[in-house]
Amino acid sequence: MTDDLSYTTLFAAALFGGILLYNYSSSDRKNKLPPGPRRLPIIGNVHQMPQEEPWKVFSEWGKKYGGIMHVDIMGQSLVIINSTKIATDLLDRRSNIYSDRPHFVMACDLIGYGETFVLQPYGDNWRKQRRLVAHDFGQAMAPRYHSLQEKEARILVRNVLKDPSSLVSQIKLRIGIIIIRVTYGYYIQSENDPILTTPLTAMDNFSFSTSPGNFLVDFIPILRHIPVWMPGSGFLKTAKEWRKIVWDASWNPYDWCKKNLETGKTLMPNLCGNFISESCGEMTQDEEDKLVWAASSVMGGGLDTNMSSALTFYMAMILNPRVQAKAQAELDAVVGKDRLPTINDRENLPYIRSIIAEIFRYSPAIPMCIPHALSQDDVYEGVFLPKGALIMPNVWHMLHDPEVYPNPMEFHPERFNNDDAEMEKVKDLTFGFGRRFCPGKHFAEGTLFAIVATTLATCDILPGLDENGKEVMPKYKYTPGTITFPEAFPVRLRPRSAQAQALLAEASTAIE
Ligand code: HEM
Repeated sequence: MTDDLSYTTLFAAALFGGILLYNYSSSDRKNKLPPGPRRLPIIGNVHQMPQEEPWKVFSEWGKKYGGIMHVDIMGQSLVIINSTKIATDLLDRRSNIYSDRPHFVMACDLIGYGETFVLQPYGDNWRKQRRLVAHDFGQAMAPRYHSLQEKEARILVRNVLKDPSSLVSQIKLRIGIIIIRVTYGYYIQSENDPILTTPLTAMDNFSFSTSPGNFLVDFIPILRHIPVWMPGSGFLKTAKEWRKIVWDASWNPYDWCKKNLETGKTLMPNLCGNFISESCGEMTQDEEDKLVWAASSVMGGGLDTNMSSALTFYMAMILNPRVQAKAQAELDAVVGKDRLPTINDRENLPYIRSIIAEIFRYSPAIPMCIPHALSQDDVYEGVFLPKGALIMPNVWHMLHDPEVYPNPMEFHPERFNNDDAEMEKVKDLTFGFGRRFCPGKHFAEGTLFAIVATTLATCDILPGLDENGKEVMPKYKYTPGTITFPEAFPVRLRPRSAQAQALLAEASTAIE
């Protein structure tokens, strides 16, 4: 919870304002809710909500309460699901009522993320925006962008070889270049380019403001009307600043794309450029708004998630030299040493595919998914699930269940036995559920494959060194928020050969 509005303020607001949204009756209905930690009057379980790596805490809670748990935040029901079966029974099989999104007052109304289809309620506006994106990023269209993904992966590895301390900034830049190029036809100039830095900030803010429990106003909506001079109103100032960031992140690249279609600077094909061209200047304001916010969702959806998975890759490789060596042997045997791997080689590289599936399993970038919301009362195996409940599938737990994935904390690509159906089971969880399933999955896999295969074909990935020249091993520790990243760790890349380095240099200077 943010400092500016503490739990004490919450009590005061709730008690003195007479705005108790919470009905703490012990009716039969409430008795049939899924089990969960004991609630206190008014605040429910607020005081027990974990601040760090909540997916691990909920995983522990599951041992006591089972595969489906109920948590109460100021009267708002949170249903946390640890069981894959229950998650698929509800979110996939009953997707007609489990595809809504929670209405975050802070994120949606006050900051403005409500315009993006990621947070749109399940309905017509969401459907139209999603259709725009699903077409452009579906499996059939994904190959259009392979050469771009490969080229940026080559430049990424070349640059990190030169300066290993640039790993994080290079990953941000190269993944940013890819997603902004395919969304708006704009090629980012540098890591300080506002067309990149503004969306990155918007994504940090998205991740924070959509983690349930970070803003009290989400649970006491009337607080949005408190005067700005009152103590505890700091969130209103934050919302105003963050709103401008979302707006700029969404409209500036779109306006650039539109304007430069005429000058010819807009690189085609790209999501917005395609639609603007096809509409021949006849787009209504409503259609244009939908396109802008759909594009903004794509950019947001494709930035931090892919970055997180790429960083997990480097971390896992430092910790597992055996896996690296095996992957390099596969690449040498299948691709050879005279060229770099391409995304088309993927079908002949089962061990690299297994590494990618294992990245998604070991550390899903969105470990608790993006919360869904239940649009009508439901009953599942005798437990009552109330309309409006936030449904939070604990994907991290499902992918670390030792019954399904023995020794889950080990990075062990062999666990899939080269079986793509087993790998898909992981992706079916990492990329979400039902009608909200990630529309960027194929595209994301292409980017990650290009980075993984290029790095392993050309370099050994080694631990970074501290000031005394001692190796520093990364720790398996992730940042809080809806989208999570491994905590910073140093890395070194060592070229596997002069030939590998020459191939990288050659590929990264080729014109797109
Ligand atoms: C490693 C990469 C990625 C991961 C792990 C990932 C994961 C997810 C997850 C878990 C969701 C929520 C699904 C749900 O609510 O059930 C989601 C939604 C979404 N993703 Fe991705 N994603 C990735 C990359 C991408 C890319 C590259 C794009 C864009 C091309 C994208 C665009 C979106 C959009 C627009 C949504 C919202 C869907 C909706 O609400 O209907 N994602 N993603």
